[in-house]
Amino acid sequence: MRTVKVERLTKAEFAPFGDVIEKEGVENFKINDGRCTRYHDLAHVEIAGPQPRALVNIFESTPVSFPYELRMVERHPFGSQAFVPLSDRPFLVIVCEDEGAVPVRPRAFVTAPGQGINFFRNTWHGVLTPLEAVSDFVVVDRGGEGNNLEEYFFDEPYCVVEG
Ligand SMILES: NC(=O)N[C@@H](O)C(=O)O
Ligand code: NI
Repeated sequence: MRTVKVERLTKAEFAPFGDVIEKEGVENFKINDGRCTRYHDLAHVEIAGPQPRALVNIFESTPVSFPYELRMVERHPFGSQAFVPLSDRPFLVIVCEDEGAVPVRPRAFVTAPGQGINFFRNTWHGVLTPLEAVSDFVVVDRGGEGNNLEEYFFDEPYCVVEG
């Protein structure tokens, strides 16, 4: 079986696929009489297609463990999708390059505590995969008319392994 070794998530490595949502290295400024620091504009939220609406959701997901069998990826042609953890547990983030509407060369990242991500619109990705325990995430994505989900099942699954 083809293996994919996990990598540490960094803005630079994830840049072709989406945003890393974190406080480090971003524009921030004081608001509310100086009581609050706003970490500003952290992700490119995109909504498109017929009657688009931005959705704010909570996903409560059971975890996965390594070795993780990657059988399929998906993408959302009409919108981005952000996963922001409500715990400090890491989670697994899987993305693929696109080669003529076929996902290729999967990459697997493990987040640092508190890091979130935002997949750009139409980025091939694995579904939400927490690690260690059942975990809640705020998920910001696109609602509206039309089909916003395209799935691809690999002929041969990949095996995602720790570094
Ligand atoms: N289906 C759904 O709402 N979630 C997926 O898009 C996912 O990436 O987890
Ligand atoms: Ni998705």
